[in-house]
Amino acid sequence: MSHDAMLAMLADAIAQRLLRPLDLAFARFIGECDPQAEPHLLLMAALTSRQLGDGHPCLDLQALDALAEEQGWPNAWLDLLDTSPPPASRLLAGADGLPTQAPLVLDRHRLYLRRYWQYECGVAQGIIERLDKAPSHAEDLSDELRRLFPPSTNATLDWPRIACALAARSAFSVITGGPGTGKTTTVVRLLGLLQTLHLRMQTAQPLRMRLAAPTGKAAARLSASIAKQIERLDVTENVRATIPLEVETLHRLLGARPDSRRFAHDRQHPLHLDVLVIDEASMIDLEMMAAVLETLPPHARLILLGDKDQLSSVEAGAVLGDLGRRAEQGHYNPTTASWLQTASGDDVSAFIQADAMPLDQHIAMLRSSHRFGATSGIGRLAAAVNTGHAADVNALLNTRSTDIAWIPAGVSDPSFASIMLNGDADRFETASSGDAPQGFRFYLEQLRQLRPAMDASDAAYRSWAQNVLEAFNHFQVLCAVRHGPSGTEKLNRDIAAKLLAAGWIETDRGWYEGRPVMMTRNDYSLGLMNGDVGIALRMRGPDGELRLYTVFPMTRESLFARTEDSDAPVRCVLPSRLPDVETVFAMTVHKSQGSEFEHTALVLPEDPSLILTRELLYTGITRARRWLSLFGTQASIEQALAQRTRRYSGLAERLALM
Ligand SMILES: Nc1ncnc2c1ncn2[C@@H]1O[C@H](COP(=O)(O)OP(=O)(O)OP(=O)(O)O)[C@@H](O)[C@H]1O
Repeated sequence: MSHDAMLAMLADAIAQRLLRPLDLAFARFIGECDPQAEPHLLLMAALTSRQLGDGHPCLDLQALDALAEEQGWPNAWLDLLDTSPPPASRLLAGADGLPTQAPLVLDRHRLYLRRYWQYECGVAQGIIERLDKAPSHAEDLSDELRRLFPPSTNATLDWPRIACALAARSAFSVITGGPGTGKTTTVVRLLGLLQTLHLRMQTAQPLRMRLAAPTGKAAARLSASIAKQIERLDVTENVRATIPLEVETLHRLLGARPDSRRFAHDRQHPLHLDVLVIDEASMIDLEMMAAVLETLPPHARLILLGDKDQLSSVEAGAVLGDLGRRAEQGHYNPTTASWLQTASGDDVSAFIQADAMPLDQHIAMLRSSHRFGATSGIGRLAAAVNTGHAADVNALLNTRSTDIAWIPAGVSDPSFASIMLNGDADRFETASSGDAPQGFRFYLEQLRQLRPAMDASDAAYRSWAQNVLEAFNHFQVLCAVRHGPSGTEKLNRDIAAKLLAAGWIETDRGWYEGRPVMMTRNDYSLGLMNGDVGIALRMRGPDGELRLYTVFPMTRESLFARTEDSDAPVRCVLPSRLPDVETVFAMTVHKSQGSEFEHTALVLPEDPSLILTRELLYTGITRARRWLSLFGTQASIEQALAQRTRRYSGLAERLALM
């Protein structure tokens, strides 16, 4: 087969949506650089590029059959790939990365674009270097650990204390756990412990500690949660004052620059810090993690917090998932177990495994949720989904409960309208607390009822806007998909039409008061990040006139943009300055990562979809703090339970081998 014939075949595949134009362009580039290259190297190049679109940093040559099935490849591709190993070419480097100019790298059975191979090697190297740093002595930590985590009468292991001890032991650690399992509480105590011990040494300079999260929303949530925890922390005022309250986005931390992939900080310009905590680490993709590790000074500690069972990052890689694969069983070695016994008094001998690896010694999983008590339907449903037990999931959904309503007919059921508008408390067993789930009427009512008088002060308008934004957070519709009858695009149109018909909004086209919008890209000049949510409200302009602005919560990012009064609780942007937003009565589960809502309506597609996986269902369910309305047929739920999100990556193997 000639290059031209191969490229023509790949061009056909674009029409069938099997490849992206970008993938073909890369194959063509390979062909142009090496006219002697075997044609099937062009196919491999296109497929390696295509994998990135599905979140896989590499083309796993041992998983071709599974990929072919998932991605619907024609048999001819498999025949070409199966029969021949990757052909030698000066464009294909080996596992040593040589020749350095080659754009493709074959490392064991994985084919990478060089850039992603470098990211993966960089992440593995950065982590391994930190594992080797001299561990703290157990005796040094013991008193502080016992003070910060007083012994409980409960016979079960104190996982937060174990996690804190392991994180204090070395320069790299992962604390994973579901919602409300105490990750923030643990890390605040950890920061208190590290600083207390540090300040006891003669070097009186306090540790420089910084906190970050992948999105503005996640950063704001962690900020609020840290503030509460610090108040209760049992440390000296000196120490308390050094624990940061501000959480910044990773982009801001690294010094993102508009229109550039490069950050202001890199290996030559490292971050000035001693301890870095990153929350919602499941959302960090491989490229971002490589950038973080590259910019960390060699002595600095890195602590990752997150839920390993959530959906992976939108971009390629599944770093937290790869790191946390073995967390459930602990996989500690006898040295760690004995170290923990001395440091924290915890006996993890039941979690010793013969195949323990160095990385396992740095990972702890928190196991009991303080948010969802033992009787919480949402907590139990999330756990059952995680294990994939369809019978348990069915039993929970079929039992009337205080916090879950299941609507098996999906969004075509008339109840969608009443749940979306009012929350429909009758669908839930009445809880003793007496308060009830809300729908969109709640924030629209606040918008109307609390609206300040025409001549009210700017401060009154801003405080009203803040209330409306907070009220909007009570309820959110989440969809698995964007397109189709149960996708965000249609539901956003339907919901707006219903709110218009019910008289809650003045139009459902263009900009109208009450329109909730989400940023679809980062805008550094405005200090608004992809995923930030604002609401259009009539606010007072600088000339004193009332006009429609989009109001966003004030975040640390907005302060950097320095466009407004930094003490204001909200910031106002003219809609004309926001070309990249979409209406967000309904958002995808992917976009909802890092956010939580009191009441979540989770909508599953009726038709089989590859997107519908166990991780997606789990992530959607756990966005609900108190009430979950689940719209989905039994078949769609079972499909989600049966399908796993799989990311082909060499990171776990690389960490095990290094
Ligand atoms: N050991 C504990 N005993 C009782 N309550 C606790 C304990 N640890 C944490 N909590 C409470 O449980 C709630 C959740 O804790 P925390 O915010 O630390 O969890 P998280 O895992 O960070 O949650 P999120 O899923 O929101 O990230 C908080 O209100 C916290 O005060």
